[in-house]
Amino acid sequence: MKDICAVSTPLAEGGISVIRISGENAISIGAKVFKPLSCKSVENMAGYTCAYGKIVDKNGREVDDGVLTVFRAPKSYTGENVCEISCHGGIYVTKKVLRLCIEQGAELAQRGEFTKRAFLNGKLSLTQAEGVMETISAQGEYALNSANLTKEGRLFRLISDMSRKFVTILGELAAWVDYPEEDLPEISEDNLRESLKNALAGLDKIIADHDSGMILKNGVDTVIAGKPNVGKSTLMNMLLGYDRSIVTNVAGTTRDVIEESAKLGELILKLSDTAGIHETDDEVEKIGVDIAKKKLKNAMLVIEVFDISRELDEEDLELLEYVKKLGKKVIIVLNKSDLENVVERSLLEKYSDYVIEISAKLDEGREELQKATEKLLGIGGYDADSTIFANERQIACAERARKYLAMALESLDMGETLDAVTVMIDNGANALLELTGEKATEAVVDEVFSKFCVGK
Ligand SMILES: Nc1nc2c(c(=O)[nH]1)N(C=O)[C@@H](CNc1ccc(C(=O)N[C@@H](CCC(=O)O)C(=O)O)cc1)CN2
Ligand SMILES: Nc1nc2c(ncn2[C@@H]2O[C@H](COP(=O)(O)OP(=O)(O)OP(=O)(O)O)[C@@H](O)[C@H]2O)c(=O)[nH]1
Ligand SMILES: [Mg+2]
Repeated sequence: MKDICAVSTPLAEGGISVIRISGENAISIGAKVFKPLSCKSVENMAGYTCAYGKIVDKNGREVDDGVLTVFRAPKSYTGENVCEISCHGGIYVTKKVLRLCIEQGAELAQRGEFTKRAFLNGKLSLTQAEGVMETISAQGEYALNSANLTKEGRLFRLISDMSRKFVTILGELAAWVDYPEEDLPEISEDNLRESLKNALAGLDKIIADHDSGMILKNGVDTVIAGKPNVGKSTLMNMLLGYDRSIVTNVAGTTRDVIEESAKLGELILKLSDTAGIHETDDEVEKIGVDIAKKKLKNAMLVIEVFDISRELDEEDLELLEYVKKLGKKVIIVLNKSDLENVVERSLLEKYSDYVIEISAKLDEGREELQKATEKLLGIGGYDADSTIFANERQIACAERARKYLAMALESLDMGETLDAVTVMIDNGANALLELTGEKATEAVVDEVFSKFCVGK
């Protein structure tokens, strides 16, 4: 396999940059561009050692001084010989060192090619490789924790155990279909049904955990919507803990969308404070209302705000209907609970199971809002150590497996032939094997690594 090289640190000015080379000749390529000060040859360096020295061009002219680290196959990230050169973190000098490596015979790596080689050399499973990716994109504690569970191989083991059971069953089914008269270990339908049920329950749990996990990991796109002057911006500020949005007693204060993330318990709400939605002739306000409606379409959660001291009017009802048609998760907030309540609650309760009273101005009702949100999103008793999928590819495989295994169970219950059941189980098991990468096509593998960055 050819030798590859890439800049593994971001191409931006920084303290140092790392240029990584992997392949059979990685160390001899390193030896050509790097001269240790101690004069000993890079070629003789042991694995996991480093040297300080000069980075030189073809003519022996110094380009920079730096540090070279040697990893000897199979003890490296890729499982191949690896050489890492760290130079000073300038953009030009980094590119120049990369060019020297290419001049000496290395080829520029494709996206994710180092990690792909680690996968092909059996250093990582496909899901573990995806865990590496998760680590890189993690933006918080939940995300990092989840990445570490994936990298450690928990998801791989879980799914792999499940698929192995089916592969065993498939073997037995095949033997039974081929030699029904022989005295083969009995596959009772009850056992089969039991195995299918167990696997389905297992998949159901991780698929259900996935949604909660993703919410905790990535946050929830949340729109604060309502008529002008009901206190949307005051609520935004209350949730943020500082004054971000302008608050006045003039209706139509907020015009553009104000976006900011706020923590509500363990939840990250990616909030959008929007212009008050109503009919208006004001050109600028109109645009704001259109943007607000667009935001609503993309939201996962909508906090609909009403003023408890004013009776609901036509515009309030129109908004309730509008959001209802979008089919979003809705929390109805009756704001200004410090004032006299003139709103008929039962009307609102038709639109959401979660109607709560708060006073955004006095910072009252935060706990109720948190409880309602957690319940609505189904993350109340979520265990942070649950295994969750790293990405859409994994969840799609799991859902496919669930579909086929459910069909297998159905066929069994309907008394169909074991042949038909076998086909379903086979499809289900294949989906699981694709998830772990044990039986993923080249196209699937390429797709996974194409999402990585160059140098990873
Ligand atoms: N400088 C540097 N830092 C880095 C990486 C790297 O490639 N280079 N990594 C890149 O992502 C991560 C670490 N990943 C690595 C994974 C395995 C091995 C390794 O040497 N594996 C041997 C372990 C043998 C042993 O048990 O001692 C092996 O698998 O055989 C090295 C780095 C993060 N930090
Ligand atoms: N009494 C009381 N007044 C509040 C409360 N929350 C907001 N207000 C007042 O209501 C008025 C409007 O508040 P905003 O937060 O600007 O309302 P908004 O919904 O963002 O209004 P627009 O941006 O115009 O759509 C201000 O005078 C606030 O001080 C509350 O809980 N109690
Ligand atoms: Mg506002």
